[in-house]
Amino acid sequence: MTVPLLVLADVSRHYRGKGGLFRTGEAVLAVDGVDLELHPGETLGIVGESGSGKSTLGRLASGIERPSTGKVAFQGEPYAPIGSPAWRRQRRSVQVVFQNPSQALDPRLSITAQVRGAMDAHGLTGGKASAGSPAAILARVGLEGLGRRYPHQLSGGQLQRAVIARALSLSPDLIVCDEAVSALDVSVQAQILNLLQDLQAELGVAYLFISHDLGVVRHVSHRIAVMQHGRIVETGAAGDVFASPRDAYTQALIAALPAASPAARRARDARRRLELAKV
Ligand SMILES: Nc1ncnc2c1ncn2[C@@H]1O[C@H](COP(=O)(O)OP(=O)(O)OP(=O)(O)O)[C@@H](O)[C@H]1O
Repeated sequence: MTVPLLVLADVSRHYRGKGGLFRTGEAVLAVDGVDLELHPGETLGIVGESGSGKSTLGRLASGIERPSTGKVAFQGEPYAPIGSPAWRRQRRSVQVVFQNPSQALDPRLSITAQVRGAMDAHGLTGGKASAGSPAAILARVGLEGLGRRYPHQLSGGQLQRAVIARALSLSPDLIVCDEAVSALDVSVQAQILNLLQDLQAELGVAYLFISHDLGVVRHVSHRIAVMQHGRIVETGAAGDVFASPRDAYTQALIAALPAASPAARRARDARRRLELAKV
C-alpha cells in the first residue's frame, strides 16, 4: 500500500448562520466528521446532491479553507498557514479546477501569458520547469497554436483546457476538480474527461473529482465516496459501489441515473417487464 497523498481525519467544517452581527442564525455543519484517504495517482470521486458538502470538502482537501475540527494532512504534513512560504509550496502541489473556467482566467492576458505567469510565480520558468515550456504544455492539452488568444476568443471546452494547462504547468501531485465538466456539453465533457485520464496515466497526478453527476464520476473514478448532509455515507471501489450499493441514499442516486447505453436500457426494460409480470 502506498503512503496516502491526502488524509482527512474526522474533519468537520461549520459556518455561522446567516443573520449578520446582531441576529443569530443557525450554524451550518457543511462537513461532518469525514475520514478519507487519497493515494498518489488515484482518482477519488465525491458524489452527492446539491448542498451535501462536496465543495466544502474540496476546499478543505485543497487547503483553501481550514477545518473547524479534525485534521487534514497533505503529503504527511498539515497545511501551513495561508500566505507562508511553506503554504506556497503546498499550493503548487495542489491545484483546483472549478466549474467556470472564464472566472478562473484573467480576461486581460493571453493563454500563454497566464500559464507563464503561474510558472513565474512559483519560480518554475527558465529551465527549471519539469512540465515543459508554456507552448509544450498548451500543446499537450490540445491548445496547440492557440496560446496567443485571449479567454474571450476560446470555447468553453478550450477555456477549461487552458485552466488545466495552467494547473499542469506547476507539476501538481493533486488536482481537485470541483464540477470541472458540469458546464460543458456532453461531447466536450467526454473529451475533457479523457484528457484528465490521459494526463493521470502519463504524470501520475491524483484527482479528487467532485460532481453531482454520477455518470461522470463513474467514468473517471477508481474509488467513490458518497456524501449526504456533510457525511460520507458510503465509500468503495467505483465498480462495487455501482454494482451493489449498500446505502439506501446511494441506491436512490443510482436509480435516478438514466441508463447509459441502449444495452443497459434494454436490460433495465427487461427487468421492469419481469417485475410487472410478477404483479
Ligand atoms: N461560506 C459559506 N458560508 C455559509 N454557509 C456555507 C458556506 N459554504 C457552504 N455553506 C453551506 O454548507 C452546505 C454545504 O455546501 P456545499 O457548497 O459544500 O455543498 P455542495 O454539495 O458542493 O453543493 P452544490 O453542488 O450545490 O455546490 C450548504 O448548506 C451551504 O449553504
